[in-house]
Amino acid sequence: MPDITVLISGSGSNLQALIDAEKKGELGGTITQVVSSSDTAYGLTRASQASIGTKTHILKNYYKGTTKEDKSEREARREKFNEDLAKLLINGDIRDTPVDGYTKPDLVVCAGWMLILSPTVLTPLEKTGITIINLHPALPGAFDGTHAIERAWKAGQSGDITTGGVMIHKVIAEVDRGAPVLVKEIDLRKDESLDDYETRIHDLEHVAIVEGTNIVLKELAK
Ligand SMILES: Nc1nc2c(c(=O)[nH]1)N[C@@H](CNc1ccc(C(=O)N[C@@H](CCC(=O)O)C(=O)O)cc1)CN2
Ligand SMILES: O=CNCC(=O)N[C@@H]1O[C@H](COP(=O)(O)O)[C@@H](O)[C@H]1O
Repeated sequence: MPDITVLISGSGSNLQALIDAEKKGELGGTITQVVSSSDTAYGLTRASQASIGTKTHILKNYYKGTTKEDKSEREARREKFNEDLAKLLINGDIRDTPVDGYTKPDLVVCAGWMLILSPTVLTPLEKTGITIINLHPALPGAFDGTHAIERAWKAGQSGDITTGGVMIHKVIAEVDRGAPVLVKEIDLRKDESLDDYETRIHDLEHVAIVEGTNIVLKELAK
């Protein structure tokens, strides 16, 4: 079975959907590790409860000793963060050689990973043959970036659009612009509260993240 690493930054409800699917024999791979960009992410608890190994990789640790004004220094630190993330995923640690017994993932799933991955991560992953996908809570080309759920909901309330949805897409340097693997649409309802729309979107995500991951795993098996 292919090995999956899941990247998270927060609650991990989409990670939980993947864990539950695996438990029910409905996931075409094995989640072998979870990497979080936050050490307070509840997703870390979910992973531990499922006996999945976890690692944290925290950008603010790389920024230590700098201030917001140190723009170029922070850019350099962020590149080091990205460089180390690639090693973490490929070698199992931020070193240059693989950790004994570590098996690199076949697939990396961004499930609420809230940091833009630079080519310093994406290129080594591609060279190593690791596919990376992302769950985006909006339709292709619409509302790229963060707060997509609220932005789509607002556009729905103002009547600009009548359809929302989620997608699973390949991750490329251009944010949220990689080839869609799976798109699921839902209607945007006038006068629906943001909370209610958000609930419908999250329910849809929990189906899409499993379905989209399985589609990619089938592609990899060919
Ligand atoms: N290459 C690349 N990286 C990605 C995605 C991609 O398709 N391509 N998909 C991403 C999921 N979507 C986003 C889009 C934008 C941002 C974003 O803008 N992040 C700010 C921080 C925002 C915050 O901290 O709230 C940053 O500086 O990285 C985060 C996740 C994850 N990283
Ligand atoms: O792609 C764009 N940005 C990424 C993004 O906004 N991802 C969203 O973060 C949430 C994670 O929820 P969790 O799984 O932690 O419960 C979930 O709604 C994802 O669609």
